This record gives sequence, C-alpha cells and structure tokens, in this order.
Amino acid sequence: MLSADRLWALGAMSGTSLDGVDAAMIETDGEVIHGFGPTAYRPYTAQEQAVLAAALGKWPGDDLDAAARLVEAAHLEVLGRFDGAGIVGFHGQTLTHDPQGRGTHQLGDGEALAQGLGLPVVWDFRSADIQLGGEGAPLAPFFHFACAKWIGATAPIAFLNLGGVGNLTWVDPSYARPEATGALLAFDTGPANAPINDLMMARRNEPFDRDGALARRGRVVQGALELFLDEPYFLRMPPKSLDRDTFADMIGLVGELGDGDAVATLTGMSAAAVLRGMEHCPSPPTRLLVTGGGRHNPVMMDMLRAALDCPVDPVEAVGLDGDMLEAQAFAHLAVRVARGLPTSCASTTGVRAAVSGGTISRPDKTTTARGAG
Ligand SMILES: Nc1ncnc2c1ncn2[C@@H]1O[C@H](COP(=O)(O)OP(=O)(O)OP(=O)(O)O)[C@@H](O)[C@H]1O
Ligand SMILES: CC(=O)N[C@H]1[C@@H]2OC[C@@H](O2)[C@@H](O)[C@@H]1O[C@H](C)C(=O)O
Repeated sequence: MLSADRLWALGAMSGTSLDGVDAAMIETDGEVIHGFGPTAYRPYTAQEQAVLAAALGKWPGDDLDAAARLVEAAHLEVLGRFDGAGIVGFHGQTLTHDPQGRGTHQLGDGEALAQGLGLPVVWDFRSADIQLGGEGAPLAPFFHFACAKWIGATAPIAFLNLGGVGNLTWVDPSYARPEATGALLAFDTGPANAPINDLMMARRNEPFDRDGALARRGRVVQGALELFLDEPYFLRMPPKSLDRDTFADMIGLVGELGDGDAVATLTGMSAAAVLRGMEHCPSPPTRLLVTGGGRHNPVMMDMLRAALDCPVDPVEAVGLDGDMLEAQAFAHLAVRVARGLPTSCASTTGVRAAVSGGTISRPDKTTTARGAG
C-alpha cells in the first residue's frame, strides 16, 4: 500500500478520438481535490493514428505489439515532461470494449511505464469491474463527484463528456462519498464525435467538423434521426457503456445525404442521444457542465441548450479544464486505487459491489492487482 496522504498525481488519457495523449497533474488524496497542476498534450502523428486505428477492435490478437510500443513511447515522452509526481494513473488506449463478451482492453503496458518513469503506475483500471459483473466504464464519475465538491455545488448537477463517445454523470453533492447509494448515476449516452470525425475523414479528408461549420450549413434529416433513435441501446436502463464503434453503422443512415446534411444529422444524433440520456437522471440537474472536445462544437451545444431546461455550459464556466478532465480523473483514480478506495459502484458501472480496480506496478518490478470490494 502506498501513502494514504494527499500527493501530486499524474494522469494520462488516450481517448477514443485517437487524437493524442492528454496528461495532467492534480493534488489529491483520492477523495478531496486539493489543487490542479500543469498539463501537457502529445498529439499522435497521422502515421501513429493509422496504426492505432488499424488496431481498434483487434484485441484479443497477437499483432498488437507495434501499436502497444507506440502508445507506451508517446506516454513516456509526455509524462517525462513532469516533475514532482508521486504516482501515475495510466489509462491506455481502448482497443476493444465488450463487457458482456470479449472484455475490455486498454493498450499499453503499465509495467514498462513504471520502469521508464521510475514511478508507481496504476493501470488496467477497468478489468476488475468487469470481472465483478460491471460495464467497466465510465470511470470518470468518481472524479466528477470530487469535482462537484471542488466547485461547491450544493444541488444535483450533471457532467457530460463529449469525446468520441459521450458519457453522462449525474451527481448529488449532498452525499459524503461517491459510492453511497443515490450519490451518482452514470453511463455512456451514445456516439458523440466519433461518427462525425469518421464521416469528415471519409468524405473530406479532414479530422473533424471544426466549430460545427459544416453542420451549420446542413439540416437534420428527421427520418434518419428517428431510425437512429430506434436503437435498443436507448431503451436500456443505465448503467451501460459503449465501444467507440458500436454505432458505426449510423454512418450508413446518412450515406445518401450531401455532406452538410449528413454532418448536421450525425451531430443531431449525438445530441439526441444525450437528451435521451438526460431522461434517466434521478432528478433534473440544476446545470449541465460539458467537457471533452464536443464542447467546442457550437452546433451540438446549441442543440442541447435548445432542448434542456437547465443551463448548459462548458466546464470552464466553473474553472475546470475540459481538455484535461479525463487525464485528471485517472490521476485521482490512481490515488484511490493506491488507497484501496473504490473506483466504481453499482450506479456508475452496474458492478455487483463497489470495487477498487486497477493494477499497481512499481519501478522495483512488484505488481499488485487490485479488485477487492
Ligand atoms: N473546435 C471544435 N469543433 C468541433 N469539434 C471539435 C472541436 N475541437 C474538438 N472537437 C471534437 O472533439 C474531439 C476530441 O474530443 P476529446 O479529446 O474529448 O475526445 P477523446 O478524449 O479522444 O474521447 P473519449 O472521451 O471518448 O475517450 C475531436 O476529435 C473533434 O471531433
Ligand atoms: C472503454 C472506454 O475507454 N470508454 C471510454 C470512452 O470514452 C468516453 C466513454 O467511452 C467512457 O465510457 C470512457 O472514458 C471515460 C474516461 C470514462 O471511463 O469515464
């Protein structure tokens, strides 16, 4: 067991958009956030992105070494820029997420990172949760709970991450601990930016619809939107989670449309998935705080604002950093794992009992797999 006291922790996230590695330091005891530190970003080159994209969904498989070494090297480079961290939370790059089938796999060896950085590294955050019947995702909600406390929220609020996939966390900050029954409800809402990015790349050789410029010129085609909303996923009660490409077929729904209408409709689908998700909140949140790259898309944000009664703001409105929240989350979770505190519970992943996931690898080569309830 590592020190139970607060410490500076370094977290890294390589998200489903495959754009690069976000890294951030926070001071935390795993319960209370004491401060936010420096951040860094290491984009993947186009060549690296192609290697990672080719590896998506290929786990389990035996041809993943080049992709794994690439992920480790990128992380070593960006994490090596920081000083003063006592522990590292390393998420890795999700290749496969299939909780009811193949399991979940985040590419990259935390043991290699521990040796390379000379620091304890917590990794493989999701497997223990799945072994106990959970979805293994989302895991940021326990950090969202700490963020709600940090910003002084006194009434229920919700955090929405608009990454490649969308995920929503409803938080009641009146509870003392995140695993308390009633404190949290979390789940993946649906696709967010991934289908938009894929369509932009396929049709225009551009990585994303910057500022929603193309969507703004198109219109949402209702028939395609309704077909999309017929997906059984939206009827499932949370907790529930998605792989990046679970909804890849939705691009077919807009296949006959011109570029503007196609992107507008995909943007409308992502927003509509969030709106469906909001109906699951135990009570209407007083505010929706949006993190992840989609908060930069004014078309998607306006669609949410038009349909919701509560204010919808980027997390910067409360002093948080929407590009780094997930990296900070895995720093915070690393400290929770080191302290044996839970990182998920029934209302965030559907796990049978609150569980402390993750494996701790130390530079002296000792490794501890957690997973105790
Ligand atoms: N200015 C912008 N206009 C429109 N979309 C944007 C803008 N900036 C970022 N995005 C979108 O946000 C995406 C990146 O979001 P983010 O970094 O949150 O994803 P991620 O962390 O990889 O995903 P996940 O949270 O699913 O793991 C980009 O690929 C793009 O689609
Ligand atoms: C399996 C996996 O990597 N899931 C990601 C993905 O990206 C967004 C959404 O889908 C969420 O479930 C999760 O990431 C965040 C960090 C989470 O675990 O909270």
